[in-house]
Amino acid sequence: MSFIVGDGARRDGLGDAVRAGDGAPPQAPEAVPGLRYFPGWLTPDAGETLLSSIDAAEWSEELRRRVQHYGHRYDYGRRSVAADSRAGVAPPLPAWAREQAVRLVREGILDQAADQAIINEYHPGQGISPHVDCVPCFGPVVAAISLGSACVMDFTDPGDGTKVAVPLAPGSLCVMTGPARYTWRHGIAARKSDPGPAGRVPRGRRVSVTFRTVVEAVVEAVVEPAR
Ligand SMILES: O=C(O)CCC(=O)C(=O)O
Ligand SMILES: [Fe+2]
Repeated sequence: MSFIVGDGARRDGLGDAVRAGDGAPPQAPEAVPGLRYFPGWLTPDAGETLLSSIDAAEWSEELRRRVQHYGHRYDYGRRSVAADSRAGVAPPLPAWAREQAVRLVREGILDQAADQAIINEYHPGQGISPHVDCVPCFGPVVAAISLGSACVMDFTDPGDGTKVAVPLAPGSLCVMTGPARYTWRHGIAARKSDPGPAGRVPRGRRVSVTFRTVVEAVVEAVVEPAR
């Protein structure tokens, strides 16, 4: 697997990037081993409240899509997690995110509370390159809440090339474990509509909130000012 440095379109995932998905018809999440899907994890009202809290915070424009990092900053170029969680590097998880982290443990989805969260914003036409979330950086479970618009996430088994297109509804929780976490790639094609059971489904603005546990964080070198 290669990581293409200098190609901005591909320097956006949390691991190794490959080609974008091709719009296969939607399938059930069970077709991807280790993928768990919980529709209605949040009520529409709870989703709206969460989105307002997210939009009240500062977005980073470092990628083509806007992101927010909490707990630890993920460095997309180096593919590493910064050990330092001082303000300015990454703010601590906000109260709403801590509440979700506690609920994920209470409901048996994560064994320990997530200490890192990345929020992604996608406008129609934006996506995320197919990737495996950084293996040394993060623990065995990655959980993502979808807010705003629905979208289709494409999963690919690099072993035999199987592709599965999984629709993610607003308010749902998508949990990657086992092969879905460690072997299969996931990505969102940069397009304005997705294939649905009855034709194309136009996308609106979607925001995802992704929770992880940090396994290996890198202490970044402190550069002394020149005397
Ligand atoms: O937007 C999503 O649901 C997933 C984003 C993602 O794959 C990631 O942040 O690693
Ligand atoms: Fe990911």
